[in-house]
Amino acid sequence: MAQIIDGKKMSAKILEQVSVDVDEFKERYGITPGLAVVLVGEDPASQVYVRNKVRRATEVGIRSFEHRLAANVSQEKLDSIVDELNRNPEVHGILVQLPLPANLDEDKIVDAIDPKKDVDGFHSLNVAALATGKPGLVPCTPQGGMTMLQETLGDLTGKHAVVIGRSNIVGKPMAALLLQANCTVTMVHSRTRDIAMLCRQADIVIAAVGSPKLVTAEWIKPGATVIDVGINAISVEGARKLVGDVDFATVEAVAGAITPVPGGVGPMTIANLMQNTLKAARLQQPD
Ligand SMILES: NC(=O)C1=CN([C@@H]2O[C@H](COP(=O)(O)OP(=O)(O)OC[C@H]3O[C@@H](n4cnc5c(N)ncnc54)[C@H](OP(=O)(O)O)[C@@H]3O)[C@@H](O)[C@H]2O)C=CC1
Ligand SMILES: Nc1nc(=O)c2c([nH]1)NC[C@@H]1CN(c3ccc(C(=O)N[C@@H](CCC(=O)O)C(=O)O)cc3)C=[N+]21
Repeated sequence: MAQIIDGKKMSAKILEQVSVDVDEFKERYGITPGLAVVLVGEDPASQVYVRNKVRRATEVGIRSFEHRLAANVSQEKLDSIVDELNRNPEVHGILVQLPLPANLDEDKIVDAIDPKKDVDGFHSLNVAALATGKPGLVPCTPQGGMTMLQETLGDLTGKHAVVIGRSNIVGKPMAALLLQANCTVTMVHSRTRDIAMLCRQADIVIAAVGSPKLVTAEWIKPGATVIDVGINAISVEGARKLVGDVDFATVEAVAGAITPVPGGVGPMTIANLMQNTLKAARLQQPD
């Protein structure tokens, strides 16, 4: 039976520290860190995440600004909102919830955010910083996965990590962080031949696909550590249930350690978002 890596507990510890650091920041600068969340459209899952983010922000003493826009909002309108947030000195972090409706240019919006306020770490300059090992704002979900790995395994040097999925928001930055931590990294995706064979060689498997229960016990080397990033809503006997990309029930029997869904990477993402907001607020102070 695998060790369950408790993202709820781990994220609570991070949030406690952020709360202390926010108090210190307020005392030093006389400023309250602020996070703006922009949500376009009515996607129910996105609304849940945004609500969670706002709640956590309040808990750690970060002020939040919510912008809810209709799904048919124009690119110009969205651009002008981002521009306004860039110039608002009370806003230190800006998150535009993705994906955006198809008529909007996601890359353009992300690159319109002031890189110092880019708490998602999606701006081209922050992507370049991560790729070249320079300081910058690091994407929250991959950072959450790394913390879980390091707390569970300690030093990751020499470990073989297989990352399933190559998106800009999870897979690629995850691979960059693992590489930085001296792992040997294999990236697999929808065009990869024999994913199961590659995964079976891994000491660490990161699943970031968006396909319910794709990863089964046959893919996992006994004792390996499994980080399940997937968040998939499925219907079980008419009730909505969240499952990951990993078939938890079978994989738990072979893995050495595994993250659950819910209660795994999700809460870590939100904790890191708060940490990034404070980091961004510091970056914007003169000294
Ligand atoms: N816990 C959290 O905080 C977060 C969770 N998520 C969740 O993580 C999951 C991934 O998100 P995201 O990266 O944005 O998703 P994307 O849809 O952007 O990317 C999915 C990736 O998986 C690959 N893929 C699809 N099907 C297969 C397959 N059968 N075998 C191997 N690879 C496959 C795709 O390959 P290709 O490139 O070839 O198309 C792609 O690279 C989702 O469930 C999402 O909800 C996302 C963000 C935060
Ligand atoms: N610009 C941008 N940044 C993001 O970071 C971003 C995004 N867009 N779009 C959507 C994805 C998804 N995401 C999650 C965050 C927290 C949970 C989370 O806390 N999940 C809880 C369960 C929540 C529930 O019950 O639905 C858990 O796993 O325990 C999940 C998913 C951030 N994302």
